[in-house]
Amino acid sequence: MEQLKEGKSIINVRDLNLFYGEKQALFGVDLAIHEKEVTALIGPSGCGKSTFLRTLNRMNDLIDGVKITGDIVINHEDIYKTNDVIKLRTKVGMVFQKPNLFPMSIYDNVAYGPRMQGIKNKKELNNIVEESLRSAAIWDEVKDRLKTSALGLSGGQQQRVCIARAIAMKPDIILMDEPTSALDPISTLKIEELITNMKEDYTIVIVTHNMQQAARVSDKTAFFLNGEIVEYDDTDNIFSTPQDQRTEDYVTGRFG
Ligand SMILES: Nc1ncnc2c1ncn2[C@@H]1O[C@H](COP(=O)(O)OP(=O)(O)OP(=O)(O)O)[C@@H](O)[C@H]1O
Repeated sequence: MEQLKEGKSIINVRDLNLFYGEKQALFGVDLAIHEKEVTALIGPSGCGKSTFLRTLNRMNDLIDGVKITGDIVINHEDIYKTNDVIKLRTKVGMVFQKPNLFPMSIYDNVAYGPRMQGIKNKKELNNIVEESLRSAAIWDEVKDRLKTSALGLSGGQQQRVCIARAIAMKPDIILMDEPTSALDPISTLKIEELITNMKEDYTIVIVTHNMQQAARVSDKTAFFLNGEIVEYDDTDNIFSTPQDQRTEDYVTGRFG
């Protein structure tokens, strides 16, 4: 099956189960996520998309009572066997549903991670901040106000600064959990364009409720239902010729 092929994959998930206490939220998930592609996770509310996304950089570790079995191998390393979770989260960055910038300047938000990594040289930091903001397609809008509060930006601009903040850590993979659901249509389109451009350099995994968005931005789509992956394939196939009736019902809006 496609979801078991490991060819040029950067993330390999095998038989992943996740429990919140007694309640099982993921059931035997197998998935090979390909490098420098956009993979969309779709499915009805509560089916486990966000839970799955958070397993990829061990964000669920922060929740009490979570138990995980199975393997997730990223770049040939089993991420649940490493003790260096900080390094993992550097390599696997995350952008959340609502922009979550710190109450500090735009510059300091983007420089925060590199500074934590020990980079102190002003010129080097300036370069990282500029490059990251350029990569996130927000440089021109903020270059004259880098020292002003990031919280003064619009929601869409803040989300692109969040993406710049993730990029500043030089990750391989960027996880996005419904990154446009709090944004207006124009800001949403800007982020979608940005995602399409970013896949030259990054592997992106995105949770979205918006079917058109999945169709527009992703190369592969995984359809989740009740904590399982029902179908995983090229996005075109998922939307035009799904193999499973449940996928067809979902993508044509018959349920969910
Ligand atoms: N911290 C938690 N503690 C206990 N149960 C949780 C927790 N987070 C999620 N769950 C449960 O796990 C299941 C999967 O939730 P999850 O948020 O992953 O789904 P989702 O597909 O991302 O949903 P949505 O699209 O609404 O965000 C749900 O039944 C949810 O109630």
